[in-house]
Amino acid sequence: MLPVTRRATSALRAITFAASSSRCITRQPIARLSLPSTSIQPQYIRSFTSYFPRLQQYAEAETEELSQSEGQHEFTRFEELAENNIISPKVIDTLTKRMNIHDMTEVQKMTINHCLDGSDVIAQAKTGTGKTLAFLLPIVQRILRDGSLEQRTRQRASVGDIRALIISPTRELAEQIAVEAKKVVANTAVKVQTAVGGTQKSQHLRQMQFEGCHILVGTPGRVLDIISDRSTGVSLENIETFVLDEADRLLDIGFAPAIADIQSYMPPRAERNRQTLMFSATVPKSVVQLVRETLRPDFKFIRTVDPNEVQTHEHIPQQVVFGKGLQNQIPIIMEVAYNAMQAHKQDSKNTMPFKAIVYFGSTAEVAMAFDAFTKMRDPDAPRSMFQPHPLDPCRLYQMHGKLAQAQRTRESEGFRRAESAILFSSDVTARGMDFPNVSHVIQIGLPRSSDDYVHRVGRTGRAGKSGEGWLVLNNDERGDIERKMRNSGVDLKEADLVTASLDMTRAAQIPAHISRLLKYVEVGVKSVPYNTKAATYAALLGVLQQQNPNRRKQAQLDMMNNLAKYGWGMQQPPPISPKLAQRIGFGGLQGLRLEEERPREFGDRDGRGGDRFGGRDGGTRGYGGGSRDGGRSFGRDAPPSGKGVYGGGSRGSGDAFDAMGMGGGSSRGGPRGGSGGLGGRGGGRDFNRR
Ligand SMILES: Nc1ncnc2c1ncn2[C@@H]1O[C@H](COP(=O)(O)OP(=O)(O)OP(=O)(O)O)[C@@H](O)[C@H]1O
Repeated sequence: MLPVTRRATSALRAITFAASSSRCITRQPIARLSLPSTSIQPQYIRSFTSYFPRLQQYAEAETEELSQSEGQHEFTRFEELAENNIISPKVIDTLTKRMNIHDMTEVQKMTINHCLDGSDVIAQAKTGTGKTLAFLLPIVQRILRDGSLEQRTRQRASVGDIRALIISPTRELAEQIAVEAKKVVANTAVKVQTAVGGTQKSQHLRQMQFEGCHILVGTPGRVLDIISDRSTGVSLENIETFVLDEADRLLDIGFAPAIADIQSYMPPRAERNRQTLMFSATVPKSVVQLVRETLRPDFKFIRTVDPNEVQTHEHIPQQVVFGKGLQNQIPIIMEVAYNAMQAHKQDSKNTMPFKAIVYFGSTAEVAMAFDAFTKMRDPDAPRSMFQPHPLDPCRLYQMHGKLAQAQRTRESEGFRRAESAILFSSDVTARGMDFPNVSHVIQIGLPRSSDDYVHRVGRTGRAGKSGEGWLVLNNDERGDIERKMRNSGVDLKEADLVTASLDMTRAAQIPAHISRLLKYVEVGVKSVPYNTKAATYAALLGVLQQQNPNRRKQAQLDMMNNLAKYGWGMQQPPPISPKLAQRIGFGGLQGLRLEEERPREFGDRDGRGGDRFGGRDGGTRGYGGGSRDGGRSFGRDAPPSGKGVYGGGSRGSGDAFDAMGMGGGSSRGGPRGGSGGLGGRGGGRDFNRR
């Protein structure tokens, strides 16, 4: 008989109270595997104790053992779950010997027992704390308790014997959960399959029919598609566990009807007991209200994070940097990357290789930044297809919903494996994705909500590792971010970067290494096709309107036009469709160009527009252009002093990039005596797939 402690039991009462009153409490994580909650009806316990005799023992033990001293028989290691017949030794062996996972995290300690006893559970725990295993282990254990499974699976694979269905909001997350589940069941007869959009449905179905399926992991649309097609034979008649991972996101982005439809293919609960589990790092009260009807009235709301405490990890320093304009954003990313790579170079033992995810508010921005970064290189080095990328050995990837699924998979896998890399991403990777060793998360622009901020930051500092969060905003967004984060407890420290405070609209003196960074940026941005810039311009107008509804529209447009002119080197801002102008209420603003007005002189390679950076010699003066005395501003003449403008000391200064191996010599006169100039259009060689 296992004794439990008073604290464990009373804590469970608190959780039960929280669930039944919908008040968000349960302050402290309870670090022990403990009794089933007293709120479970005796009837209900009995039905489960036929499967789990130990639970009956716990129930009997409850009153008599309350006085046992604290800390006794507290399970903290997975091995103990096998030793005590709670989880199959086959599974625990895999965990400990193959996956090298031994100690349970708080959320695992707190939820495994409740999930095993059949309760409906909403679990909230910080990002990267092992929620996936927390729901996978009980699922697998429930399946394994059916001793005949192995024999039946050997005889005939079936798609009519699905015991658990796990729904996730994105394809990548579903695939990732399936990979983790396959690892966990490697030593058993349990079969895991996926059903995700964007992939060959028939191929997956054939595989499922051939191998059988006990755990199905998928996205709502594809799962519904498969189960509603009776001819597939896929059935949820035997379902025991239904999991909504990132439950709040699933409901937030309008999957609720699909999820309700999926549930309609499951037997009514009165006929067949079914457990529902919902896991996320953020569970707004509204979601608890929304899912009440889906869950049994005695569901457990388990939080290992106090709603009044910070929802991000203390070990992830989070900094906000306010840029002078939108045109400062790419230089800021570059400076963060440079600083981090330098730090790692100087102290590789104590700093991680630079591996970052950069989040943007729109697909167009992701595509544009990726394009600009892949095309960056040293303008002064001899032109050669073997010229290393300025950020070498950091590789570049992108991820957003407009990529074909095969490319999404390639990008995601490439980033996963890379030691040093940048992933430019939309919010498709913001939740649940477990890329190893991400050292930095850089968010560009105001996040939609503090929850979105928390999930994005959570891609770093996972499983106790270190990491940094960066938020890049505009100077006038201080009030907005304060308001957004007010109740999240997130502690953002303001940081200063040279590229943030730089006024890109005028000449300035700057350190040599920053000058060099800006030259790389210029080369990259210059090589981005006009159409991409125009699409990004239009998309950003919409995004900014949403993010900053209080900013004056004229100010918004002026910011955008500065970005086009000083950030992207365009002679004029690209025209937008009158329809878009009307939709966002920009009609009649000064400086707005509508599509009909497009002048012919714009023609560049695709005949659509000119480029302020001009051709080989930097056109109307760009960020540097290889001037002896340093660069030139984006559109202003160099000051008479002849001091470097965005390029001080570039001449043969042998700046830090050389030391880093981040490119050749500096501008003219540098070690390699580069010829300057980038060959205009030809300079746009795609250095992708780095
Ligand atoms: N007990 C454990 N000990 C060490 N590592 C663990 C443990 N449990 C899980 N992990 C590892 O921690 C990482 C994060 O786990 P997981 O992706 O499940 O986190 P999560 O809580 O679901 O995060 P998110 O909120 O971002 O979805 C994974 O690489 C996983 O293998």
